[in-house]
Amino acid sequence: MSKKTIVVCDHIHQDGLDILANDSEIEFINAADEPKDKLLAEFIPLADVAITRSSTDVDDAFLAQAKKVTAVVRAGVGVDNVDIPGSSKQGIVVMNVPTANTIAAVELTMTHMLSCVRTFPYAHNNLKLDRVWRRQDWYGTELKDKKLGIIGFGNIGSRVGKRAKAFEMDIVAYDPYIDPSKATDLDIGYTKNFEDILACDIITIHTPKNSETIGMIGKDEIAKMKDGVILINCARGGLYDEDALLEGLTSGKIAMAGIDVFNKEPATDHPLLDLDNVTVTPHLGANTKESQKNIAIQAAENAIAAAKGIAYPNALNLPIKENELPDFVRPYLELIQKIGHLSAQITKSAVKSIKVSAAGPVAEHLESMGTFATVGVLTESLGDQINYVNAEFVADERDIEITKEVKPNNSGFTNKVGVKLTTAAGTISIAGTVFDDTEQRIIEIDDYILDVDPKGTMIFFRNTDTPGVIGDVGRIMAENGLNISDFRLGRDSKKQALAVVRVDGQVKKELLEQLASLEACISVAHATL
Ligand SMILES: NC(=O)C1=CN([C@@H]2O[C@H](COP(=O)(O)OP(=O)(O)OC[C@H]3O[C@@H](n4cnc5c(N)ncnc54)[C@H](O)[C@@H]3O)[C@@H](O)[C@H]2O)C=CC1
Ligand SMILES: O=C(O)CCC(=O)C(=O)O
Repeated sequence: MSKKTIVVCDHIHQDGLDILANDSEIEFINAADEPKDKLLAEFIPLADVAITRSSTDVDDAFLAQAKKVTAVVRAGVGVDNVDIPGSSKQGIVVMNVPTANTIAAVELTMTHMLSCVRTFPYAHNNLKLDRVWRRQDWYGTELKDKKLGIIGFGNIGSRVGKRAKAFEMDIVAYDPYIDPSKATDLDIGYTKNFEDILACDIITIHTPKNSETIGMIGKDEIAKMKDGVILINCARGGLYDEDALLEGLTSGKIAMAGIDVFNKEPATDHPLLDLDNVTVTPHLGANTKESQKNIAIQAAENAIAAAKGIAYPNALNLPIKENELPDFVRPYLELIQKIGHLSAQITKSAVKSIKVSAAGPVAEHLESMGTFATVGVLTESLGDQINYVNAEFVADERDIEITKEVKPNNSGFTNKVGVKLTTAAGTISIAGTVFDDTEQRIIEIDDYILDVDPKGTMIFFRNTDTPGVIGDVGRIMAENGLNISDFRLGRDSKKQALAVVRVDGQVKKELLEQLASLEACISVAHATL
């Protein structure tokens, strides 16, 4: 097998680089020191997997060069600089490393908070750079008893809360997407009313950057805040509207701001840097040795797993979250993909629509069923180009309608899944179930009730139900030197029958022609899974 290439686009810890260098099945290129135009022009086209940090945007320019790329590993949490829909269209799995830098970001937030209340960098510079000893100039305030508002109470926000508790602060969390007990169990207040946050002495934000959170704190919100409020942002530039922040800091409405992140980075020319009531750092939230080491190791291991096609840990655009999938569902996903693939092979014609159905508890996973069935159907025409990430995008581009339906569970089976495929040549419906947790079976093809193990090479022979047909089919197989390993028969009420014949060898065109020439034959097709 040829080696897979992993390109490291930004600086990561040496331990991660060592893991990549020591894997004999991986070709590894460290392009972290290359200028971005050279990275895109020369290295990204070689990559099977790319490791990025916040300095490399996965945007149109990146994706245009990422012809071979199957996965991008963002060595950090925030993926606001990764075009996830664009990546999905190209079949690129986007993964992040969600918790390895949590503590680093939490501690930097506390650093900014403490630095703001004690104007720490200004006192420090006054003594160190100006050699001035004027204790009367540097009176700060205390965190104790101050009201802290935390926007976004996830990994980082909640841990900031815990640390702020140790400083005896009075804390309130705003995060509509969590169970309030996540805050109240820590003896931290929880509010659904954003105004409660605006009434705080210190506000810190820890949400992702997205259309809902950009500019979440703007001019109007700042106007409602206490005079002398302190704002901290160690999440993403732009969550606080930067013009409004600037205005508030200049007018004195905002006493201090602790800022690690900017709308546009690097930000060496930003007007915030001219003010003397800000503490600033150049996006250092993740910059501790511990965090960088952990992130690099996890990013390298995950990139290798993805390059080898073994696993996609923390994938953000896959239809299923591996760790959340109940065991009983996996064989159904596999089965519905096989059913999709079978349907496309039997009909062998331009696909118009894919209708996916499920009955029983498995129907809770209908969305994933739809993706797996679509992969199965499109694999017939697109082979390796189709995967779980791009399947529905590709179907949409080809005007293939995908519908999903939960059916009443009246089949007698605990679960039943099915695909109705409509093509230019007609329609086929195939349904299946799983016995004993693992045994996949096709139980219906159109109106025929069957019991077929969907594997190997199969011939689907539909005929008028007259005597001698099975004998003729057997004879033709024997004449063509094909061994029959399984033979299943279904009959319908219209005096027609369907035989599904599993054979050991390859099905040749001549054999199919001979079967088609039998008088009783209505149709013949073959498929291999
Ligand atoms: N400065 C730096 O170097 C670093 C910055 N970050 C940033 O911090 C952010 C948060 O990281 P984590 O806590 O690990 O993520 P997380 O996913 O654990 O937490 C984010 C929280 O924000 C909440 N949220 C989402 N939309 C919201 C809204 N409209 N209002 C209120 N809450 C909302 C979510 O429910 C979630 O609980 C990341 O998205 C990343 O952008 C993360 C690590 C380092
Ligand atoms: O080190 C980085 O790339 C920035 C870390 C960060 O902002 C994140 O993980 O979201």
